[in-house]
Amino acid sequence: KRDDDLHIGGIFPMEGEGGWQGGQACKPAAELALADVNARSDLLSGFKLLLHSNDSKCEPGLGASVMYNLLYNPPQKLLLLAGCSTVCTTVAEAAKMWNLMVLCYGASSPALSDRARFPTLFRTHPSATVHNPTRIKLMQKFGWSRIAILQQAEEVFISTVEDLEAHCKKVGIEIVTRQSFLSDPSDAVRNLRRQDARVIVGLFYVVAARRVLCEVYKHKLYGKSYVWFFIGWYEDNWFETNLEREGLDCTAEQMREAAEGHLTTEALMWNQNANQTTISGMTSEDFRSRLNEALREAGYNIDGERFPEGYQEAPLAYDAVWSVALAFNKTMEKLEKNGLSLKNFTYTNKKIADDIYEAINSTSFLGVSGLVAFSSQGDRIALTQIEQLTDNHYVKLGYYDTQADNLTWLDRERWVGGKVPPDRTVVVNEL
Ligand SMILES: CC1(C)CO[C@@H](CC(=O)O)CN1
Repeated sequence: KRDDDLHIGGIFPMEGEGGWQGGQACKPAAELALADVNARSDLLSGFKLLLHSNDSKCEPGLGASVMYNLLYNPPQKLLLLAGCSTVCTTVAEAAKMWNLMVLCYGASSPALSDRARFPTLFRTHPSATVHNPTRIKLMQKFGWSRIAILQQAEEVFISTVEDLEAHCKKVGIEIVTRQSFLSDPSDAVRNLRRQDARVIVGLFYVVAARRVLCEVYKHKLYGKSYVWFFIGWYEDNWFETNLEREGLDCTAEQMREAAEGHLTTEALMWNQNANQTTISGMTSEDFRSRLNEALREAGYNIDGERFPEGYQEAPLAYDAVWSVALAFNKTMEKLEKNGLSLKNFTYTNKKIADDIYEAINSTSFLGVSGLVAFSSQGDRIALTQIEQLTDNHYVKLGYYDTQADNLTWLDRERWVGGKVPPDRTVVVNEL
């Protein structure tokens, strides 16, 4: 057994019923990164980084047992990679007891931005709250100061709405009504009409989004007098698929009509400048073709039925491994000054854990997912992208850099009525 190996645990959601099976593309991406960092002679001074992976099925209980198996079976692990908000919550809450850092590549829940509960958590996946400054920026750009919120009663959306409400209060945007539903949105949508809501932020998973859109069609809450903000990470034709299977009594044509013109916000996960060389020497497009090759070898195919879940997030897993390698490299350099190395780490060694924490906390490099850096809460700092559905296609409208408060706008927006819809009924006084 070579003793110059450094070991980390990897918890990937591969197969399961609920949640996100993003490990399908994220595990191959992490393994690509392992090969790349281990091929670098200038990293980890001769040590090899080894990843010990297991499937969590995106279930917190299974994720916890996978974590215990990784910790109680040799070799000793230095850090844990994990995906899925529910699994990261469980793993990150426990890992501090073993002085282990946890790096989450697939967790969007705002609840994870809590250093008190998760003192050793970092995530290359941005929190769902990253959309909110972008939504506010757009409302200010188009003069909307009276909005409504429609949300599914899920933890991630509840905490995202709380963050959005705080932002709105700060900038004087009035929330006329906040409607939530468990699975049937019909009452909630009817109440939106009753409150004369015109600019509506919708927060729900994609199946619920189709139900909302069909209700929106029935209540005519769309067209030139309405603006909808939807989440941007649904599949491109989400509004016209699975209609029969999900028992929707709207036709594809009706869904398209109701969807026309809506805006979406999403966090950028692939470096936008496709030919910009990143720390690995690859551009994000080079990464895409290597990932596609690795996925084909793993039995998936990109242009077909066996499309892997987590493809969108794969750069986050790739960059998570680079974050670990660079942080370990920095820590090794520091430890070597005292004649120590990461091989001296034990689950009770808080001193070395603090060194690793400091190294990850000061991460800053250009990865295939863009600039990789973390906030003081361990959250990924990310750009967001704004799109609009026009003639059944998503058109890029612009990008927003929250840190710099810089909106890059492409002036491609189009409004059904030919002008920006007002956020309230406009009374025209007869002269
Ligand atoms: C953008 C999305 C789909 C949000 O959920 C993440 C999974 C989770 O938060 O559990 C994966 N990425």
